[in-house]
Amino acid sequence: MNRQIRVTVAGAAGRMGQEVVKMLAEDETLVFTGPLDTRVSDAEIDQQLREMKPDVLVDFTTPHTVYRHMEICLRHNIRPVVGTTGLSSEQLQDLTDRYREAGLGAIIAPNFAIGAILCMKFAAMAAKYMPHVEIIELHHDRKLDAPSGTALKTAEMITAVREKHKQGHPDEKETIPGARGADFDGFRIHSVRLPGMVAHQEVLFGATGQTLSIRHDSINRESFMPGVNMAIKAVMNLNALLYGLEHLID
Ligand SMILES: NC(=O)C1=CN([C@@H]2O[C@H](COP(=O)(O)OP(=O)(O)OC[C@H]3O[C@@H](n4cnc5c(N)ncnc54)[C@H](OP(=O)(O)O)[C@@H]3O)[C@@H](O)[C@H]2O)C=CC1
Ligand SMILES: O=C(O)C1=N[C@H](C(=O)O)C[C@H](O)C1
Repeated sequence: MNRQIRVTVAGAAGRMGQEVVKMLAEDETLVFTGPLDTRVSDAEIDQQLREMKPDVLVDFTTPHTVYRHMEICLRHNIRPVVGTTGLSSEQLQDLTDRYREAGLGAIIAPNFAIGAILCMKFAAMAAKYMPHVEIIELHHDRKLDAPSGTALKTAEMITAVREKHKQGHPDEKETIPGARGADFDGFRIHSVRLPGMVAHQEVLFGATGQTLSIRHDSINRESFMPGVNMAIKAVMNLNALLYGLEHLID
């Protein structure tokens, strides 16, 4: 048997972190070395990592902490698997460059659920033929970032193939600011936050006399675990940062 992969988790007590710890316990090829707490001095972080000797850090924390966690990984030669959303495009570019220079594997995936990846891919397929599109993402009301990382990634994939144009009436006027949602390259993203929701997204297309809706629903957080498991194993064979799980399933 190959050597087991040693995994530490930042955010282990959170909604996603708890699921990750359960998933690690169920896979005998993975070892949970313990949680990583970064709300301490650099010396104490270094001490935790020296003791745990992880190969991989799984990060489900907050948009405010994840960039620093990826820097810690670079310093310690640990491969990050990041689900935390809310990194800016500048931060993402900077990390991509630094991981490439270091020759270190890393995965940042805005969504680990296979259905969400398919939703993004189907939306990009449709946008080529139906360029009038709006994204509605719906999440629980504890979510910090808006729009969701999934909606942003979907919008990027749509933009890569969609004939660029500004949608809606040219003289459109919002009587309440924000009524039309956020503008992304000429089309709109709408964010709903409600208790009772987990993670949902609908991509709506319109054309003369017809509409198309592509919808994905994560009804619990177990839905993300096969993707996290796959990413932990895949990151061991990478030597640069990969953004989006779709690159692993083609
Ligand atoms: N890519 C994907 O498939 C998915 C991504 N997500 C993303 O994952 C992230 C986490 O989501 P969720 O689990 O719901 O959030 P939670 O708020 O439930 O969990 C976040 C956890 O991070 C902890 N934390 C915050 N700062 C630190 C730190 N410096 N060191 C260690 N732990 C820290 C928090 O601790 P405390 O409570 O003590 O503050 C908390 O336990 C979000 O960005 C969300 O968007 C969520 C679902 C799927
Ligand atoms: O905060 C969440 O819950 C989720 N965040 C990710 C995102 O921002 O897209 C993934 C999933 O939608 C759940």
